[in-house]
Amino acid sequence: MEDPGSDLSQLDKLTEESILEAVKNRYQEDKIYTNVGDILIAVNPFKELQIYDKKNHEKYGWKDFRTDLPPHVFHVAARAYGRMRQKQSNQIILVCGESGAGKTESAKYMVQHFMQMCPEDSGDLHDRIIRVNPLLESFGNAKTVMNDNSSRFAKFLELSFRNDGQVTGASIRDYMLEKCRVVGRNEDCGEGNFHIFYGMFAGLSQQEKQDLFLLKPESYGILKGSIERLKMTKHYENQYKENMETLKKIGMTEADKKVMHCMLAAILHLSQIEFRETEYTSGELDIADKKLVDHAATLLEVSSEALGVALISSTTIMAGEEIIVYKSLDQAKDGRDALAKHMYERVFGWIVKKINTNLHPHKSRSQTKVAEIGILDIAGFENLQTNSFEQMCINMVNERLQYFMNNVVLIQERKIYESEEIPFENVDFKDNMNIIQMFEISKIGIWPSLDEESKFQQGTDSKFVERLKKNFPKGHAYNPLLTFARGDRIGFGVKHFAGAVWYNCEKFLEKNRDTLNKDIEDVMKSSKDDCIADLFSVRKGDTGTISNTQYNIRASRKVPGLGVSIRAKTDQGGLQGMDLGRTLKEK
Ligand SMILES: Nc1ncnc2c1ncn2[C@@H]1O[C@H](COP(=O)(O)OP(=O)(O)OP(=O)(O)O)[C@@H](O)[C@H]1O
Repeated sequence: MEDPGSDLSQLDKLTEESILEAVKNRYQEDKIYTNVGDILIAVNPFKELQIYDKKNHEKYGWKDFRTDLPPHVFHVAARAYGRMRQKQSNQIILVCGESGAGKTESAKYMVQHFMQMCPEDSGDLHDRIIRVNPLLESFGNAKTVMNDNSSRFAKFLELSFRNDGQVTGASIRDYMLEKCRVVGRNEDCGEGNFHIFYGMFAGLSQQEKQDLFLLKPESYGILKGSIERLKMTKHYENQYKENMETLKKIGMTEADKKVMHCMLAAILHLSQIEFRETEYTSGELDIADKKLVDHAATLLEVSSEALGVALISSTTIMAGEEIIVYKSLDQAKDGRDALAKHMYERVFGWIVKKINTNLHPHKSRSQTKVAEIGILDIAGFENLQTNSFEQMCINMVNERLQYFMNNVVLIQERKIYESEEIPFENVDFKDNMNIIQMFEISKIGIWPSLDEESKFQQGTDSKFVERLKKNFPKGHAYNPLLTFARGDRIGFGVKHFAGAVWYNCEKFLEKNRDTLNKDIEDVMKSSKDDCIADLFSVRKGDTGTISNTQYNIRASRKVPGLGVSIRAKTDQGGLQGMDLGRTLKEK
């Protein structure tokens, strides 16, 4: 044994204190990895360790898999790869942990190790698979309080292998892109917008910026509060260059890239639009700076007039007649922000779709697919200063994952012991099924209640909370898992497995509905640019993004659905809550 004490399941006394003590002692010796049976605990070193070099790739091979080696993230990858090859069965690796724990880095190291274990690549597939990660990070990551490069989306990467162990392709399913970040984030704490916006300013030439009507980055409200990001020009310039190369490698044409830039620039212009009430006619709105609408419309190839009208008014049918209703100031701002968010989401989904089309495993008779290895990199449990709809979605997914872990690690293990009549000590654990049920239980659960309230035009966030109070009154089995405020606060608390979280329900209904005003959507669909019109015509798939759709105008394949208990709104108006536990067990 090269590293005694590296498996916590061998500890004499297994308590929270003894586990923490052991992990801490190892960490102080730069041993960031520790095993607990099949599970690897990784502690972020926040410094470069020389443990991911060629020597380590060779040491942690799959053929001569040695159980006595020190724990390592390569070891996890080697075990999955070896099992996949020997048993020809699908494997899955779950990467969980709080923000900044090192999930994405760990996932990247594992992908690198898979590529090292594969037979040599005659083309450039290995390179493309490794390259898409930084590309996705530019579009889906941002600086947060916890992490300068925080993933603001969850991803499930599936690698397909043929029988000689060569990788034949990959596909990515993205979930829960935090698109509200485009228009708002915690500016006081220096949080940033998605990296690509800074990349654009650093990487585009003066002429290109001029063609996109772009001014200095500081002029844009959505980049406010992240001045230090704007100063990182060299970093972002390099990142941008690399992104453009990768986009080319995954099949984005120059024309595609131009459309992408136009959409990103249009988001910047749109977000600057302010509304004011007209001086003479009460209730009517006007746009303060029409030039911004013109810029956005030119870039999106839509009518500036139609876009302006759709931003300040909406069409409704009354007694069979079409009438135009002016929006209130708040409605107009919400509509503007919704358009910016939807545009960003569609750009992101388009890129993921391009990646999937490009990395799609090509089958031929000599290249039969054997099995897949999946890596799920998903945000860990969150309890922030203010917790909103996004935190509730993330925490619910983590409840599911916890349930899955309980089930696999404890319940199934116990069954094996019982069937083999081996004596064992019963381990006490918190079964969190009741929390999951409280969210999902038909009609009265938190999700069904939110969906129900969202159906009504007159529905409000506070009515949703009232509905919950009514559904789970004192005496109800799930009532002890909830807390409600006495005062004016619109929210409720949930006692999650990992701790109590207070959810501020402001904008819950809006986020759950996730709709774009039809008039605005129609303007986007009318774009003279086929690609933009397509992006707004494509329906979202089962993960709630266009990256996973069967309605496929430009890209060419449907990615089969992974069931995840994630709120994924489809354009058909249905919300899908799927069962992660069930799907993972099938793997
Ligand atoms: N093994 C490692 N070696 C060196 N540095 C690391 C390692 N893992 C993580 N880091 C550092 O920590 C930072 C945060 O890691 P990472 O982005 O992987 O966290 P995360 O858990 O994915 O966070 P989030 O949930 O916010 O996306 C990285 O940018 C890197 O600087």
